Amino acid sequence: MTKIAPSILSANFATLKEDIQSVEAGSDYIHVDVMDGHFVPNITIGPMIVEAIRPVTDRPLDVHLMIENPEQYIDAFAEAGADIISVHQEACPHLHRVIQQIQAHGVKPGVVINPATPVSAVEPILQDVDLVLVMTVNPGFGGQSFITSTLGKIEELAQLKADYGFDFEIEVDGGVKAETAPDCVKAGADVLVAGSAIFKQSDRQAAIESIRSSIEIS
Ligand SMILES: O=C(CO)[C@H](O)[C@H](O)COP(=O)(O)O
Ligand SMILES: [Fe+2]
Repeated sequence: MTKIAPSILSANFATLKEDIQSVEAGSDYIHVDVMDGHFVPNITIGPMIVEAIRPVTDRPLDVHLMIENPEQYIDAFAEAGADIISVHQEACPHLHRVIQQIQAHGVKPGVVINPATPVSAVEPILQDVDLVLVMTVNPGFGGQSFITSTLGKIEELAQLKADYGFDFEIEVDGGVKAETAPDCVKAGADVLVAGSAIFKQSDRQAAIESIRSSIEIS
């Protein structure tokens, strides 16, 4: 079954505990967007926040690092309680070493590709990761519009899984809502990240349900 990962980027940080608990039912991961003001033009969450939210939910914390030199911070995020740590291919000249660093903590490694990065850039690492995150917007902000041309890359990854028996999950992130989720799932997405489509709605459980029913009836 397709997983749903609400992104706390669109939560109210003054009431983060309650916001996380308001989306727990119906969600599979809690997606945590880490931005450094260098790799992307925005600054968000550090390991201290991950440590603070770890005890408030039993959902796996899916930490998306949008930072330069991620190898400098992986130990801190792992010790803070991350369950999955994903790094951008564009930020890692030594990608294989970074993946091994994540695995050494017993944390699941993921790799992320921006909309302009081809699947071929991560092909050599596909056997080593638990997650491939296809950015469906340019990273940095919530509430952007879904970039349709990324769907082909989801299909390509799904084909590689079928051809070679890889068992990574394909996650999509950016502009995912009831209108765009069905195309993602048809292309082969296993995990849907949604920020504004869930947290900016007054009834968050209804928002999750609306995404779920969109993929069930499509
Ligand atoms: O990584 C991200 C942005 O860089 C966020 O996870 C993503 O944008 C979620 O927000 P929304 O669903 O509102 O697009
Ligand atoms: Fe994200």
